[in-house]
Amino acid sequence: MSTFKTLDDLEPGQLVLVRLDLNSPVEDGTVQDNRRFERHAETVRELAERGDRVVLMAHQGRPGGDDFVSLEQHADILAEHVGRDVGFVADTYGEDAAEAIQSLGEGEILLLENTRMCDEELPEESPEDKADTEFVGTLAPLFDAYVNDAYSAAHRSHASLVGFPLELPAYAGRVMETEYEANSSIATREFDGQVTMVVGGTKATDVIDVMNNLGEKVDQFLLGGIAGELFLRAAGHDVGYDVGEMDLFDDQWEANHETIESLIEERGDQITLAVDLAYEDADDERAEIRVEDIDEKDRGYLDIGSDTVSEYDPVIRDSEAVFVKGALGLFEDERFSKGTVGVLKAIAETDCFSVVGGGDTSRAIEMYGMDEDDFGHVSIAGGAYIRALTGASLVGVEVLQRN
Ligand SMILES: Nc1ncnc2c1ncn2[C@@H]1O[C@H](COP(=O)(O)OP(=O)(O)OP(=O)(O)O)[C@@H](O)[C@H]1O
Ligand SMILES: O=C(O)[C@H](O)COP(=O)(O)O
Repeated sequence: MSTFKTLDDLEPGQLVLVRLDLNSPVEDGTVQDNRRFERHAETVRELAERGDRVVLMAHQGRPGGDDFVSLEQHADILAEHVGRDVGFVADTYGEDAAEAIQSLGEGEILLLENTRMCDEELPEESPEDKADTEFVGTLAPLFDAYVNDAYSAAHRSHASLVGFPLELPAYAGRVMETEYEANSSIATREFDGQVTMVVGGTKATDVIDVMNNLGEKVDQFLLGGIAGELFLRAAGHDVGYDVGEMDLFDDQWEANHETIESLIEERGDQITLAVDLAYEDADDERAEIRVEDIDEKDRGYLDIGSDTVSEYDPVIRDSEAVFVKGALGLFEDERFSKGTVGVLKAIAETDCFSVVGGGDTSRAIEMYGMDEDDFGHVSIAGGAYIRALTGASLVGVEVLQRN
């Protein structure tokens, strides 16, 4: 299905420039290991093992942010996953970088400094303008080929993602290949049986855009999270209001309620809403209430309830394909993890084709000890995943497809 060239098309033994997405949480200056390292390690190891000289580019944070740090720690974490040394040079495309690149031996790996430390990386411009920068113009001629493995950053028109593929023979890495195929599959594949989409999270517009784009492909949307509460409010229930310090509902309601109301009217048969919700009671315990019994707008809800999980469970088990976008509750707090974990466990226990995406939601899988192998595909993408589901273009992929 891929319309780009992959590593299978790339002759071994070359000097290859590879773009990864190692953008990671940083706590008190320490870069946190996460599944992006583990996934990209496979591409890097494959290239090194076949005798390529492998030069890696990646970004971390944005200028001004606390997580805008050097990639020195990333090199060490990646080396652990690859099982080989990963050298690091604190330079993006200057003389130090060129020297380190030229002294690489067969199978050796070098990580360049954070691409966003180069002024020409970030401004969103066309691929042609990006290819015309000094950054790309200086670095590209040193290499035989360019590999983009950074699917999760492919929605950004940044120099390291869209400039190089115009200047060098360009290929998709293994992560790019699997992410693209799995995340596009809901739009491109035909499934014989029921297709279910679990949608939650904090952003109503994500859910609206997914429904508008995939409404003809999906049989059932199972809702939860903040977005689910806004749909319940549109269906006439006293939930989905800002109470206390919450600041998640009213602005979203103002901007989206008409669209949500018409979606409920047009696609009511496809939309399943929670029948009960969970909240924190006076003793800080989880308590639950049926939606029809809620008659005051005075409480925040933090998860779907147990009855809702029981209703969603058989729908998932009867599905041929299940796609997940967004958490169904505040799963980071164990008391409110029941909805998200219940749904993920039902998916893991069936042999349906499944894709779980969204940076936060995928995190629930490891937090609650589930096995990633029980899912068809667990995406490491956030913004790029939602764009794939909503039919928006990914410029980094488009440029690869031109090759
Ligand atoms: N009822 C709720 N109250 C408060 N927070 C909630 C609720 N339901 C879901 N969340 C929070 O929503 C977050 C996930 O929302 P988001 O829409 O960002 O999903 P995602 O797609 O997994 O992540 P991202 O967009 O970062 O890739 C979770 O961290 C979860 O704690
Ligand atoms: O972490 C991500 O989702 C990607 O690396 C994109 O990062 P950005 O949102 O800072 O461009």
